[in-house]
Amino acid sequence: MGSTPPVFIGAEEVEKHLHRASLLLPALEAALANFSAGAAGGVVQPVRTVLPVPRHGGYLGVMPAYSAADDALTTKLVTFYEHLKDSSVPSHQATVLLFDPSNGTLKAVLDGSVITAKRTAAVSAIATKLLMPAFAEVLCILGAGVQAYSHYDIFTELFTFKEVRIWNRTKERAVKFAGRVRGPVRVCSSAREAVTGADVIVTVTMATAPILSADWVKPGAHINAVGASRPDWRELDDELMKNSVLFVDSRDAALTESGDVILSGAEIFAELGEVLKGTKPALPEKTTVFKSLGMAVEDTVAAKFVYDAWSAGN
Ligand SMILES: NC(=O)C1=CN([C@@H]2O[C@H](COP(=O)(O)OP(=O)(O)OC[C@H]3O[C@@H](n4cnc5c(N)ncnc54)[C@H](O)[C@@H]3O)[C@@H](O)[C@H]2O)C=CC1
Ligand SMILES: O=C(O)C1=NCCCC1
Repeated sequence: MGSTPPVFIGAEEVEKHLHRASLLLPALEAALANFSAGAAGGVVQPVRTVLPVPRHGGYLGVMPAYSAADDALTTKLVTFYEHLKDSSVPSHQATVLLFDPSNGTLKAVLDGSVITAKRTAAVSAIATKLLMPAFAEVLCILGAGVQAYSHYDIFTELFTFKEVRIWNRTKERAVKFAGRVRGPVRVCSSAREAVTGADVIVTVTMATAPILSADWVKPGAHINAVGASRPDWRELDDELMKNSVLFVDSRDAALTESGDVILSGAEIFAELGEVLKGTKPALPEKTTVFKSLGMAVEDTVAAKFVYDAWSAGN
């Protein structure tokens, strides 16, 4: 009598069960609040291990987490590469392993790329709901890769912007983006043009030096800073980091991994989970930055969501 082998849930199946990132909002809000509650919240999650692959300009991230509220145990393995020669290979690839927490049996191996795209955008949407100015009309996305699409989808589902703008380092990719998404998007020739007057800004690039300058940002705007996840990588300049109210997903991670936080010396005001719990205010009237690095527990609740939906249909 052998044990049941783990199931494999590929990208198409994950997409089918997680067709809208907004399906994750309740589980992610709870996970962020539980994470920021410390031991009482029941989230066990170390800062991820990131192993450099120097010869190839790549990184392997190992992201384990247990959530007592969900009784779910996972680890994500994610690779990300800076300068891939073959453009058909995505810069980020991920797999999530889901275990039975009662005995350690591996239950499922899930594609992690769709989960990563959707849970990251959903967390940015949670931050935006709390931190954006009252009458936000213009959304600006800097970067036109995988995360740009997932952010566009959930932001246009949840909020009503009068205008969406995109800028990318290579304009063709921005033009392609504007042609592929459902609503109208203005393609901008410079980051400055895209950002000027925007109420909500999303930075989703592989930049290693600042692409967003404080001078261009409208006072009171909200910025979701999603890229620059290495301690020496930047997306935002020092002035913007230091003159905004800074929110993070995890203080420990931000002080270990975020070049924007570490190198600017900006002070962290709160974790997003503290705002969700009501122990820190949101301050939407100020210029706010949510520095997102991505947390393993976000993958845990997303993988559980997909696995439960998959199990119900099988
Ligand atoms: N905070 C989080 O939870 C997560 C953050 N990320 C980060 O989000 C960012 C975007 O990820 P994806 O969309 O998957 O990547 P992608 O490779 O699909 O897209 C990256 C975009 O950045 C642009 N780009 C590349 N180098 C650049 C540079 N030096 N300056 C300006 N633009 C540049 C590319 O043209 C492309 O449009 C990455 O930094 C990634 O590490 C990704 C997953 C989760
Ligand atoms: O949370 C994640 O997943 C990632 N965050 C930063 C870059 C690699 C993937």
